[in-house]
Amino acid sequence: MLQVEKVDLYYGAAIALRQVSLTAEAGAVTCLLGRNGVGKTSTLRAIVGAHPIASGSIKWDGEEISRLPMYERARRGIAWVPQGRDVFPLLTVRENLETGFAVLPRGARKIPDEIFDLFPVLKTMLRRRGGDLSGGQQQQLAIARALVMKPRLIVLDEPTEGIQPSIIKDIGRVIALLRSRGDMAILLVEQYFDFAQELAQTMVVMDRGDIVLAGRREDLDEADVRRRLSV
Ligand SMILES: Nc1ncnc2c1ncn2[C@@H]1O[C@H](COP(=O)(O)OP(=O)(O)OP(=O)(O)O)[C@@H](O)[C@H]1O
Repeated sequence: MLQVEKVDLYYGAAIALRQVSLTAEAGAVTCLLGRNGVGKTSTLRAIVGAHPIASGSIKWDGEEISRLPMYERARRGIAWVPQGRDVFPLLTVRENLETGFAVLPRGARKIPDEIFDLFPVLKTMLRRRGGDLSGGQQQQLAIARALVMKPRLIVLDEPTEGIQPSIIKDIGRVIALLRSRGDMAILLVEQYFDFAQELAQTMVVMDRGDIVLAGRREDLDEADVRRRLSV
């Protein structure tokens, strides 16, 4: 279980997160929602170790991880699928997947067959360069690369952004399948409410660096959540 408590984060003198608290449990999708620029990506950066926090606590399975470097968090099973995907354009699809091996013991460095069950399109493209894939295929590759690490927490930053509806459906199916296995915590940042609503057990809504609403999906007033997302 992930427990974020009262986290403050700054960029220089500018505060981006104030007293942000949230939890994410195995077997559930926790969805972080909010308009542009409210601090969703900053929250994920704090969790994965891409940006230091000024105060507060981040615990993973009871261990304080907020001072650990990013690779140590990755070794503890925390995988990040960043916004914009960050696929390596000149590496092949296979090589992109193999970058996920870095945190695994030598004997475990194999791409699980399951990856290609989840994303069949990647199997036919193993020799293609990452940069030659469509946006939707790159997003699938970015998720697959994170899964190669065998994570227990996967953090996804707007996986539907700029992606065609058929691939959004495929990605939704994969997230639902990962959730149903019960052993992985999934933290999803979304702007697209309907996608979030279909998948999430818990919703957390941010505004200007603060958490303004949080709860189980069925306990939240949908109109209230939507209002806080509309521009
Ligand atoms: N590297 C940075 N340096 C300075 N300010 C930043 C930096 N990254 C983000 N910010 C600022 O911090 C605030 C929160 O940004 P953040 O990217 O976390 O928001 P977001 O909710 O993820 O938005 P989006 O949906 O656009 O990604 C914004 O005001 C943004 O301008």
